[in-house]
This record gives sequence, C-alpha cells and structure tokens, in this order.
Amino acid sequence: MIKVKVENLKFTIDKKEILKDISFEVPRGSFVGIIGPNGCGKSTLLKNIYRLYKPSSGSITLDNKDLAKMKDKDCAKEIAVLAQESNSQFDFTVEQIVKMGRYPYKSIFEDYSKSDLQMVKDMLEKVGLNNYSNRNFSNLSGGEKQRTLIARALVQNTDFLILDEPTNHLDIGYQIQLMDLIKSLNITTLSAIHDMNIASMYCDYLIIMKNGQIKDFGKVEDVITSEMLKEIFGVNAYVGINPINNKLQVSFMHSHEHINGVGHDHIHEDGFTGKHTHYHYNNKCSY
Ligand SMILES: Nc1ncnc2c1ncn2[C@@H]1O[C@H](COP(=O)(O)OP(=O)(O)OP(=O)(O)O)[C@@H](O)[C@H]1O
Repeated sequence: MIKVKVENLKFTIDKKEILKDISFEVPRGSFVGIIGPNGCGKSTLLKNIYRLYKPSSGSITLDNKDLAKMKDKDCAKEIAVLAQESNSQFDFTVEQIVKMGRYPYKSIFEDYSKSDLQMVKDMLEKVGLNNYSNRNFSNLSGGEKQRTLIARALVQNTDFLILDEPTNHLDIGYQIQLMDLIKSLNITTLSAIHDMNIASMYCDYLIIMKNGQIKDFGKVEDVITSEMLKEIFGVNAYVGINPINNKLQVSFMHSHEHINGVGHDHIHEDGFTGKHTHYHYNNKCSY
C-alpha cells in the first residue's frame, strides 16, 4: 500500500529549477530517508509535500487524495512536520508550543481538553522535557528547542510524519532516543537525514538526491556504498557491517586515504602530496 506518491514534481523559484522531475513512492508504514549534499533540494522537496511551497508542475497524493486539494486543517490531521529551526515561536512557553500540535482537532473557541493536556505532558516526558513546561522557548538550548518541536509534531497524532534533519542539535544520546521513539510509533515517515549511520540504523528505504534530482531509491543496504558516497558527496568511506545489529556502518576517511595505489610522497587524484601513512586492508594498500 502506498501512503505518498510524488509524480513528475518540478519546482522553480526565481527562474531556478530546484526540483527536476521528481517521482517516488513512500510505502505505508515505512521510514524513508532522503540523503544528499547541502543545497541539493531535500528541504524544498519536503516543503512541496507539506505544502509550504506549491509545485510548479506534477502531483503529490496522500492515500490517493490530491494534496493540493486538501483543506489546511484536514492536512494538519494527516501530516505532522518537524521543519528546520524556525524562530516563529519566540514568545511562547514550551507547553504552549507543544499544545499547538493539538490545534487541528479544536473547533474555533474550543479550549484544550484534559486529555490534550495529558498528551502534552506525556510527550514532554518522552522527549526528556518534563520539567520544562513553563520555560520560555527562546531561552532553550538548540537541542531542547528541537525536542520541544518534536513533541509538538508527535502530539499532532498523524499517520504521516515529515522530518527535516530531526537529529539536528541533538547529542548522540538524544539522537538515538528520538529515533527510537519515532520508529516505535510505526507511522509512515519521510525524513531528510545527514548522518549515514543514523540513516542506516532507522531507514527502510533511502532516496539519494543530487542537484534537484533523484539519483537512486532503494533499501539502505543497496544504496549506501562507498561508490555512492564518493559520487554524491566526493568523500572516501569504508562501508562495513556492524556484526551486532547487521546494519551498515560507514566510516569516513581523509581524502588521501583510499584503496588503490602504493608509495609515499606521490600525487593523489585529489592533489594531496603530504606525508601520510599507508593502511593495509585485505592485502590491498590504502593511504
Ligand atoms: N525560497 C528560496 N528562494 C531561492 N532559492 C531557494 C529558496 N529555497 C531554497 N532555495 C535554493 O534551493 C536549493 C535547495 O535548497 P534546499 O534547502 O532544499 O537544500 P537542502 O538539500 O535541504 O540543503 P541542506 O542540506 O543544506 O539543508 C539551494 O540552492 C537553495 O539556495
């Protein structure tokens, strides 16, 4: 079953084509990550899906319904979004911000119910902010702000979650805690992610983007390769398998550490000529 279908999506701003004929499907209940270099169009793609931007052409459907035709409030019951940092919630307390996630379920003069408030309290506890209800958002650390915004997205209680670099600002403990929490909800999730190891641990499928185009779409183990990392990001990496969880694990190397070639003080393909050590791996020499 397909939750989200994007077909031939193009998006142009200031005469610059940022998304060039994007098509993909997100299977219901899956966690799909989007990876790609800075500026390749990940956020812009997400913004077209959560309707901050209007596609120049193409279509996006959610459960076979044309997203462009949905009312805002209905859309908010179907899609929760954690965008990249925004300062729009400047003067609110943490609790007030998280409560906003319940807004789509309220009629115009209806106040928040006991169960809304309980949900907010429970979610703040889950993201490790139980004593933060009355703190002013603007005084929080980057990680605390991020966890507040995640709590707001999760109390929206939708079947589809869009995350734009959700682990931004979070220390490794909170990164794992947050991703475990999201994964445990079993809701369809589409997320821009920079960290390859986080992507490998949590995603079912990955979209590889470059220059506003999709270069690959597939299962994590099929698309994360050292060749892809070289082609898309221009970096050298060792891709192995963690024997404990059988997930791919990526370890990056300096640009002068690579597998083909021997000898000291020679010119590398990237121009590196400095002194360096050679490392041996499987009888091949890397340096
Ligand atoms: N409102 C806008 N006006 C003009 N250019 C824009 C606008 N929004 C995005 N762009 C440009 O579109 C391109 C894609 O930006 P986008 O934010 O989608 O990249 P990204 O892949 O999410 O990058 P990052 O990894 O840095 O977050 C960039 O070149 C950006 O400068």
